[in-house]
Amino acid sequence: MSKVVHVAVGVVLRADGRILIARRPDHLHMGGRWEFPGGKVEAGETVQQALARELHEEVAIDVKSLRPLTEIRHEYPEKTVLLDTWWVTEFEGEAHGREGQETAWVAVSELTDYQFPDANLVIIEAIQANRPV
Ligand SMILES: Nc1nc2c([nH]c(=O)n2[C@@H]2O[C@H](COP(=O)(O)OP(=O)(O)OP(=O)(O)O)[C@@H](O)[C@H]2O)c(=O)[nH]1
Ligand SMILES: [Mg+2]
Repeated sequence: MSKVVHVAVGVVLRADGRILIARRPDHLHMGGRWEFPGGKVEAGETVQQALARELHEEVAIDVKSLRPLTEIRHEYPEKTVLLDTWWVTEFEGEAHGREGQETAWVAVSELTDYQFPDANLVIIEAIQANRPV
């Protein structure tokens, strides 16, 4: 099996309890499915730096406060990912898809209505179990 891809993933929580999701562009791995915004940790970056960079690039928000949620290792047929997943509890900016992606703010109870990559089922369970108050 090839090396594990380390991915910084943000579960962005708004004051009303809704969570930000974005639709992956069709041409990418898991294209068309919904995701929590984020991306690969680059050489020389911490996971927190990668998350702040990716959320700025993808959905135009600036992270102000983070805390760990869970780490999920998942083997897809084509690659293995380590989804290093963080709550984003404070941020600035109006979220929108800077790469043309559709975005939505959804209630925790609605997350299961959307189609995510297979690895995300465990993240959604962690959200339901650990939702900060
Ligand atoms: N961002 C993100 N990636 C996820 C999630 N679930 C999941 O399996 N992945 C997988 O994690 C991998 C890396 O994420 P990515 O494609 O966002 O990486 P990136 O933003 O750096 O993209 P790039 O390579 O086009 O620069 C992809 O294979 C993707 O399918 C998720 O909820 N959010
Ligand atoms: Mg990405």
